[in-house]
Amino acid sequence: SQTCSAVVQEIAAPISTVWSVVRRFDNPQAYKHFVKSCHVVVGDGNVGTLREVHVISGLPAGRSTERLEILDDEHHILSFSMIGGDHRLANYRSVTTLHPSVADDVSKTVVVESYAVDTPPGNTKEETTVFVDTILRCNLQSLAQLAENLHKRNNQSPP
Ligand SMILES: O=C(Cc1cc(C2CC2)c(-n2cc(CNC(=O)c3cnc4ccccc4n3)nn2)c(C2CC2)c1)NC1(C(=O)O)CCCCC1
Repeated sequence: SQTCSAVVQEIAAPISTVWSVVRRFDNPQAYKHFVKSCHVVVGDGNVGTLREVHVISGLPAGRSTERLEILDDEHHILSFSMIGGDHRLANYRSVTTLHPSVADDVSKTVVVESYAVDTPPGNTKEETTVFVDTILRCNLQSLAQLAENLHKRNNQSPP
């Protein structure tokens, strides 16, 4: 059976700034700090591109091969699926969407990352949700920091 859930994060930066980071399928380590390295093994960054991700976790495992399924620059949608690797997240697939939000005339972005994954044998749906949601929350909090810093830099008056 599958476990599915979604994590939401508000970012105080324009959608274009956040999207410029999220859309880089070849560079997840820009904000995913559990990722030690990422190499594109097939493709040019568009749909069908395959990447090989190695994670820093102490576990001997922690490698995955991932396929870019959707990259929509107009609607700010990115989706990828796991097609291999040594981990226990069989058939993991996620969809990340960005939504513009304006508060007091300040442009903000709401990121929604949803996923579905096979519940690993020996774990409950609840444990699996806690495991994946926790990593996604870390990733999206670090994405917020990076995007907000980039936005500040973009808006500095030249010295
Ligand atoms: O951010 C990352 C990087 C990333 C990628 C990987 C694996 C290579 C795929 C890992 N990992 C996973 C494992 C081995 N444990 C499992 O498999 C696993 C699966 N069910 C579980 C269910 C309950 C309890 C423990 C579980 N334990 N060893 N390392 C990590 C963990 C935090 C160190 C982070 N990955 C995601 C992304 O958005 O890119 C977000 C999270 C989901 C996958 C996609």
